[in-house]
Amino acid sequence: MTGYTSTSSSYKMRNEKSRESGLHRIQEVELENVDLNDDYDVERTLGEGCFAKILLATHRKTNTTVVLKAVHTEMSTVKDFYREFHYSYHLSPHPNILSSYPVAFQSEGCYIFAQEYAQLGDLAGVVRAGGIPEESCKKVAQQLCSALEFLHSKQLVHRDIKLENILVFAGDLSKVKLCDFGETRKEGCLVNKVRGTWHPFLPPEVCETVKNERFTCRPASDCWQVGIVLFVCLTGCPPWHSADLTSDTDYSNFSKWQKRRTTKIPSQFRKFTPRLLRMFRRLMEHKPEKRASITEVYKYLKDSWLLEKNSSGSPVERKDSTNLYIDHDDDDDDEDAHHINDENKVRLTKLLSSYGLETTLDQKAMTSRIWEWVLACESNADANLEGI
Ligand SMILES: Nc1ncnc2c1ncn2[C@@H]1O[C@H](COP(=O)(O)OP(=O)(O)OP(=O)(O)O)[C@@H](O)[C@H]1O
Repeated sequence: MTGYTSTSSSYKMRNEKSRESGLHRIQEVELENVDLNDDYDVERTLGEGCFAKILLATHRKTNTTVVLKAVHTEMSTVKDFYREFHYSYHLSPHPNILSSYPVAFQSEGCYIFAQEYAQLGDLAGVVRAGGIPEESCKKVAQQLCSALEFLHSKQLVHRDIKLENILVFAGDLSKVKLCDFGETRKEGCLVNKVRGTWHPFLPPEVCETVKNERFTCRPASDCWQVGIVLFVCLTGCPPWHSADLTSDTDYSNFSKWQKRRTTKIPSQFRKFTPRLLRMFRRLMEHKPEKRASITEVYKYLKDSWLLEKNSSGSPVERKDSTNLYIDHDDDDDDEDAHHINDENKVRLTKLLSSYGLETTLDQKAMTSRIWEWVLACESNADANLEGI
C-alpha cells in the first residue's frame, strides 16, 4: 500500500529505496498532532498489548481498511516509537513480515502508525489444547524462520517471538506474518529484559539476568523462542514454566537429557521423533553461543515430527518417514549421516526379513487386512441372515 498517506497528518517516507540503505539509521521527523476522527472511521479495537491498542479503521479518503497501532505516549518514549515504526516499515518487504505503511502521527495522547490488517488474528487464537496438525506446524516453522533469517541477515534481533506476534492470513496457515517490532534491536547492543513476555518463552540467558541488569542482544534468543513456539504449536502448551535450572524441574530434566547426562527423554518430549528431538536439542541449547542458527530448522522440514501409535499402543515412526531411528548427533555433515543411516537401516531390514522377521508395521497392508476381515464378516452375516 505504498503511496497511501494520511493527508492532513502524515509522516511520509521520502524514498522507498531508503528502506535498504537506512535500516540502521532511525529517522526522527516531527510527528504531526491530528484528530484521528478527521481522517479515519475507527471500527473496533482488535487487540490490546501491554503498551499499545490495535485499532481496525477505515481511511476515509481512500476507503482503505487499515490497522492503527496506537502506543500511549505515557507508556513509550517518542524514540521507542520511532524505532518500532522504522523497523516495521523497513522490514515490510519480506512476505512473512507484516506490512507497515509510511504513515505516522500523534493523536489523543498516542503515537500511531498504520499497518495491513490480518483478518484471521494471531496464532494464539488458532492453537488449541493438544496442538495443531504437524503439517500446519511445519508451514509456520518455514515461514517464521524465513522472516527471522531475513532479520538476522540484517543484524537485527526480534526478541519477542511468541504466538501473539505471528499473524494469520490463511486458515490452513499457508500464510503467516511476523509482527510487533517494538523490542527489535541491533545485534550486539546492550538491552534490558523484554517487558511483559510470558515466562515460558524467555531463554535461559534472559531468565538468569537479575532485575535491571543489561545483557548483549543476540539472534540466539530468537532461535530459542522459535523452539518454544513450535513446541506449543505441536502440543498446545509450553515445555516448562521457566528455563531456570534451579527452580524448574521440567527444564532441569530437559537440560540433563540435552547435555547427555541421562538418556531418559523428558516426558513432555516423548511424542516426538528422533529428528525433531534433535532439532529441539539444537535450538534449545542452554548456552546461546552453542545454539543453532535459525536456518537449522530448514533441515527438519521434510522429516516426520510426531510418533504414531502402533496396534499395541507403542509409539513408532511413520512408515513414510525419512527419519532416522537413531539420533546421530554430530553436528556437521548432517545430511550425509542421514543417508548412511538410511542405507544401514535398509540393510538391517533385509537381513532381518531373510530370517522371517518383520521389523516395521506396514500401515496400508494392515488396513487392507482389517477391511478384508470386516467385509468377510459382513458377507458371512448376510449369508446367515438369508438362511433365517
Ligand atoms: N495488523 C494486525 N491485524 C490484526 N490483528 C493485529 C494486528 N496487529 C496486532 N494485532 C493483534 O493485536 C495484538 C497486540 O499487537 P502488538 O503485539 O503489535 O501489540 P503490543 O502492545 O506491542 O503487544 P505486546 O507488547 O503485549 O507484545 C496481537 O497479538 C494481535 O492479536
